[in-house]
Amino acid sequence: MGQAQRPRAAGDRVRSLSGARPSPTRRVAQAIDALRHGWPIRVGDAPVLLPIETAPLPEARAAHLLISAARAETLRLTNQRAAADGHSPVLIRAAEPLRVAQALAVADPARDLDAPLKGPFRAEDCAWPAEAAAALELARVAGVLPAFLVAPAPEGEPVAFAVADLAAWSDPANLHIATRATLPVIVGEDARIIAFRAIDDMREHVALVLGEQTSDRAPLVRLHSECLTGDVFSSLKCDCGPQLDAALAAMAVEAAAGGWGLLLYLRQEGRGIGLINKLRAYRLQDEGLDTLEANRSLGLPAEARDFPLAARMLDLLGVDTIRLMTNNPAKVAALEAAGVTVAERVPHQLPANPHNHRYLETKRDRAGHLLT
Ligand SMILES: Nc1nc2c(ncn2[C@@H]2O[C@H](COP(=O)(O)OP(=O)(O)OP(=O)(O)O)[C@@H](O)[C@H]2O)c(=O)[nH]1
Ligand SMILES: [Zn+2]
Repeated sequence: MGQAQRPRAAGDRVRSLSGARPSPTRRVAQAIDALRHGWPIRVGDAPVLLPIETAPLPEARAAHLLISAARAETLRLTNQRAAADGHSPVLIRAAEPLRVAQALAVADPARDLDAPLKGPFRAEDCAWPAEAAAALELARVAGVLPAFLVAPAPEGEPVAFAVADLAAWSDPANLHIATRATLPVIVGEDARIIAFRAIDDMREHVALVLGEQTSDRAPLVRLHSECLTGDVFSSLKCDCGPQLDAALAAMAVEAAAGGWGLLLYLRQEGRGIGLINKLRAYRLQDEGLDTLEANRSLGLPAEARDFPLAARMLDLLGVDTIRLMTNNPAKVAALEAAGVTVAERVPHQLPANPHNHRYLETKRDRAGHLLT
């Protein structure tokens, strides 16, 4: 591998025009923005990376591509052992430099059927695994395909961040309450809504409270992850819509009985892979993959939600013990690991329909959900 592939000594040479150093969270926000625009990024001292999905530079070329092990496995470009951890980065070397349009066939499984790969390709060890993993993680956060041209020509003007910046950006302590208001809703006319903001993160999470908040009674809580298709269009492909309605109804019953209910609406669409990647996963499901295989084929984790963020919301609301409506033991474990006491798991199973039948079976059989 050439000199450009090797990281130089760790160091952070990021400077803004004024000469001041941007904060770690700001560097990550700018890098997320860059991926959405298709601008290149530089992680630490690793080579410049150009996001293949969004790159507006059709002339850019590179002989190396960065993808995840899961995607490489789907393309049969790596062995089973390397792919065991789907998150780990894999460098792919093409026989000759590829243009963005050619690289898209590697990045996007929707093209698996109609665009033959311009091989041969070879999987190579990556000399900068932490930087590569951070880039893949950032692509997931930005909601773009986790695939990059490595050291593209032309290089463009990369936006720089450091590996450690990601932890600073996702620190739950960045979250604070932005405002509160009353919000009469069908299940409770005296409901209240509380909105949260996080430093250098555009996602606005909210909490809905039904009933009087008391410290002597653990609230009935639902963590609802955003699902545009289920929440707005009542999609039959998942169980999100009915679960949301049933959670609000149960909270109202709780409030009427002198208790209180709390719904956290988390802006972590598609279990954290974003709307467009979730819809790509749906397209793969149309072709026969299940919900977990589809994420893997995209090179994305099956589960990428940030539950410490939900724990922080509870903390900001003064809640340390909850009764949680869920069928997912991993949610309970994640909240407990983040310091929340889950006094009770309240089952939250809704009737299946012909369209979400297989989805629910996959959750039960492959993701450990407590469904009958
Ligand atoms: N990536 C992906 N996300 C999906 C799919 N179907 C639904 N989702 C997302 O899954 C999330 C909903 O999961 P939840 O119902 O909150 O949680 P859960 O893990 O199923 O556990 P419960 O609390 O038992 O419902 C939402 O963000 C949906 O957008 C899918 O096929 N692929
Ligand atoms: Zn859904």
